Amino acid sequence: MLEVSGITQIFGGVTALKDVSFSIAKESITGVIGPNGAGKTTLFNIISGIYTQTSGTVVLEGRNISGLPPERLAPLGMVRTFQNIELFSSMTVLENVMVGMHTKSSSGLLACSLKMPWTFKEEARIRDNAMRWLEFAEISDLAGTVAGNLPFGKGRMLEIARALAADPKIILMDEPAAGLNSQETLGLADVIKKIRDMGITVVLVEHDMELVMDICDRIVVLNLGSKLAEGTPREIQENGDVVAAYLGDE
Ligand SMILES: Nc1ncnc2c1ncn2[C@@H]1O[C@H](COP(=O)(O)OP(=O)(O)OP(=O)(O)O)[C@@H](O)[C@H]1O
Repeated sequence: MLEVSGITQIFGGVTALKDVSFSIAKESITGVIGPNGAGKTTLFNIISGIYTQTSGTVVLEGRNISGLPPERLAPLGMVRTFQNIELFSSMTVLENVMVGMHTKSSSGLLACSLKMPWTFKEEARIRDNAMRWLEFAEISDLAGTVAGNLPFGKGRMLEIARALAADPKIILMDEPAAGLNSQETLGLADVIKKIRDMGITVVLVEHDMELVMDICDRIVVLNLGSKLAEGTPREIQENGDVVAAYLGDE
């Protein structure tokens, strides 16, 4: 599904990533973990088109996507969420998801906002679809709430619903559990597993080890810019190098 090959990233004199390679299988959940400064965010920014790597390639379903910006990746089926949630705070929860879907609507955003007659049917279809994603993310009861008034945890679920509304094949999540309480984290785990079970590939950078070990099929461990280990949660937990890298971070 996704092949990361020989990624190196140098910022000025700092080597943030050094020859990192791994592959991600379709319809799996992969966690990217590692101590602070390991290079996780840099790797995510490269895969999602925010940075262009110094060298190496990223291939999505056989297509070299290296250097493509995020807006070119979404139509190819790759979306991402951010650690700092970015919502339209004065719009309702439902409208936030609908806006994400207008990129795919045949009527276009301008015609819809002018309420042209031919757009009503399209609008109703988009609204129904958006509502389904809110139900999926378990926040449909908040559809009419202004997004800026949402509690943090619900905002995170809205960001996920909005990303899914773009109909991705693969979703990258940057620290989805950051700022969530333990109850919310359990809800998030269920939603991420449901995303995988509906055939969407999930890649997440995450510090919450309990969550990572619970939901991931595979884990890639970075340390000091290099890949330290790769395997199932059990293999990673039993890997002495990984334990040592984390202890060194304490
Ligand atoms: N834009 C940048 N310019 C210069 N150096 C950078 C830049 N972004 C990251 N770095 C450096 O690259 C290294 C990897 O940083 P990165 O943020 O990718 O790590 P991380 O694993 O995401 O860390 P954390 O868990 O703390 O978020 C660090 O040494 C960091 O200081």
